[in-house]
Amino acid sequence: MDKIHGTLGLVGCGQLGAALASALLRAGVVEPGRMWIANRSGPLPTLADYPGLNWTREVPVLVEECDTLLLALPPAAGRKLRFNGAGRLVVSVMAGVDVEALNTISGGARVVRAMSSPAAETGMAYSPWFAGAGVSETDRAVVRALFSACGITDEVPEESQIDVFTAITGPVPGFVAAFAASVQDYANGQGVAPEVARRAVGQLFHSAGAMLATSERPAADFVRDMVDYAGTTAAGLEALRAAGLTDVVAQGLEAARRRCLTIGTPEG
Ligand SMILES: NC(=O)C1=CN([C@@H]2O[C@H](COP(=O)(O)OP(=O)(O)OC[C@H]3O[C@@H](n4cnc5c(N)ncnc54)[C@H](OP(=O)(O)O)[C@@H]3O)[C@@H](O)[C@H]2O)C=CC1
Ligand SMILES: O=C(O)[C@@H]1CCC=N1
Repeated sequence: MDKIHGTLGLVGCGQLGAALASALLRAGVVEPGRMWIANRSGPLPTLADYPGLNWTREVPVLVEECDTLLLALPPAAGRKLRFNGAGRLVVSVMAGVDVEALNTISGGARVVRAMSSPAAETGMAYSPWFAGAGVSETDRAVVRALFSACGITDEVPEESQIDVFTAITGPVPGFVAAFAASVQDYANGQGVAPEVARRAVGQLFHSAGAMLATSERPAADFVRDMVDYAGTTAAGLEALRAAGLTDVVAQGLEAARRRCLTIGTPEG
């Protein structure tokens, strides 16, 4: 795992920030003594295994000490932040806070707008990122090192794709949990005990996720295989297609993507 050799400052250490911090420290991407975390409530017990970690309640202190800043605040708090980030790399995982807003927040920094997820905790996040103007190849290597410790990462060519991935891969278990709940509800409706349904559906998504994550094949190929097999599953898949599953899923994801366009603005 590539290390970063400068100092790293994380602003916000909640659901996502704490997962990122755990991933980065556990992977040794940054030495604890070269990492700062700023929040308002002080050190997290879950990071007590890293005594060298620096904590502050003052964002300006962190900005002064750190070459690279990682912003993991709620959009409503993050968009109000202001600091002189000249000469620094600022990476944000805040939903809906765009590059233009990041430039305003960080006054002269080189900015990267990214997305990740709490699955970073187990190294299973998907972290896309978009580089703003002036981001160097050295900066890109830092961003790749950070997000490679959290899972899979890609630089995307258009900033608008960060909104798409905020909708799709930001929430974990996210929309997949909604589908899993529907499957559990169906099982319960068929007389299966809730705890049994929970275990069974958890194993289903665990196994299906592993298959999809380790295959080069698109998910549609797996669907076609089952339809071509013409067994019991084919009947169910045909019923889902006829009921408009694809359109329903697209409607949900589009609603989340469109919320990205407002959540980071002053109107929120
Ligand atoms: N949760 C998720 O699944 C995902 C979240 N995100 C994005 O990550 C960002 C953080 O979300 P999430 O971790 O869920 O939020 P949380 O509410 O769980 O955590 C927010 C963190 O920010 C700190 N904080 C809040 N206000 C300030 C402030 N003014 N100054 C310093 N620290 C502050 C909080 O700690 P304290 O109160 O101690 O200051 C806390 O550590 C958001 O922009 C969100 O869109 C992206 C993908 C997934
Ligand atoms: O739901 C949210 O706002 C955050 C951002 C993406 C996932 N969770």
